[in-house]
Amino acid sequence: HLGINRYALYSRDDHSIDRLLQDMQSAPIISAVVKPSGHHLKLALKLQDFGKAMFKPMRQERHEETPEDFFYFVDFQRHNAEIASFHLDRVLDFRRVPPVVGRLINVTGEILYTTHSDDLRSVFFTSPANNTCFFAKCLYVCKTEYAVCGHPHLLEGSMSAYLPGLSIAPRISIPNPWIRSYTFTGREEWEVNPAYCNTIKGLYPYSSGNRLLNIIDMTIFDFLTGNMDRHHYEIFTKFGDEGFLLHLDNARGFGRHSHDEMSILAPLTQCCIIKRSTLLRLRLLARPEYRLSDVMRESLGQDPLMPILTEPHLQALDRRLGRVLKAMDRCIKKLGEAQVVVTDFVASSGATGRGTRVRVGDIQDKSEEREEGWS
Ligand SMILES: Nc1ncnc2c1ncn2[C@@H]1O[C@H](COP(=O)(O)OP(=O)(O)OP(=O)(O)O)[C@@H](O)[C@H]1O
Ligand SMILES: [Mn+2]
Repeated sequence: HLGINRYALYSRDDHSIDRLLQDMQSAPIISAVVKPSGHHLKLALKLQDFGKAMFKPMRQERHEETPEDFFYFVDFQRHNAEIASFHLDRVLDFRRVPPVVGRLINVTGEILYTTHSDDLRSVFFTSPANNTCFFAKCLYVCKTEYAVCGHPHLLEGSMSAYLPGLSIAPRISIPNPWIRSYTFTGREEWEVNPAYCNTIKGLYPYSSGNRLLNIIDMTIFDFLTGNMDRHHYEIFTKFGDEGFLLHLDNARGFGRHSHDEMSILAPLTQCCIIKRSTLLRLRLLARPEYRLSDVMRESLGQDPLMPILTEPHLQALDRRLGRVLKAMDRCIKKLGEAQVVVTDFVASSGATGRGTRVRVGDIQDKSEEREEGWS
């Protein structure tokens, strides 16, 4: 936590990350609670050294593709997508995803017998096949919720290192300007207005500094994984408007390897700007000796639950990277490199006099959220 700065969650040569991954996958679990937020069953686990991790259970086999008639907002959460996204984020040199590792958990011995939470204990049951299962009492949209089961006790999942508590490091959650309509028929302005980026560029906090460039980084990251569910992003308030964007919640990536969802790239194709450092990194990862799929295969090979991604998903990364670079080429051809490729900190363009699109009411101050108690 002490290594977090305004640019990233950890530094490139931080040796404690490997230790952290190792601890999260092997340290004894001393307590568990259901993390109350949201649609999906996830647990907050406390480890013997008082470290905390968020556990997302396996919901989908690695070889399964999301059915093409599924809307993104009813798609499964994938524990392997959380793991692969951490590795991809690190390979891209962003370092904006908290470290994630896979872990095989004995739900009986490590959760049922360790939890001090009656709520959690009360939702355990034995299935007809004699597997130990549990479900969550969810807050809303309960039809997407169902039980997860061990085989008969063991369950795969992802362990995501906890960020510092909200009282020490407050964060706010901000709606993505390219948010999707979470209805069957709705259309958002960015989908119908090709000049949408000009509007955004005029509005605080996208009108100055590197916030828009950070959004573009997030866009590229999400396009590579195929994640259409980036409705909000979070930032630490400590670093002000120039702080990096946290890439939390990547569980809806890697759903379909056979499809590239070009609409995810809209911020990039509409704004035609990119950080120089990002573009250089992407070009490096397109070279045969540093091919993205090869680097990812090697990186993911370190995870105890390997293979994390099937070969078709790794190949899709190369194909999508090619598509990002092609889109950049088109932008450069149209507008010239000087306008498209930006050094990482753009000079402030000054006050615009226009109001903000992000209304204060939309911004959820995370520090007001109840911190999960361990008492
Ligand atoms: N590693 C982490 N450490 C601390 N808090 C986290 C971490 N990852 C996520 N969170 C917080 O928990 C919330 C829920 O996590 P996440 O979005 O991954 O799960 P979800 O099942 O999609 O839940 P929701 O429906 O609430 O979005 C996030 O909005 C974020 O504020
Ligand atoms: Mn979420």
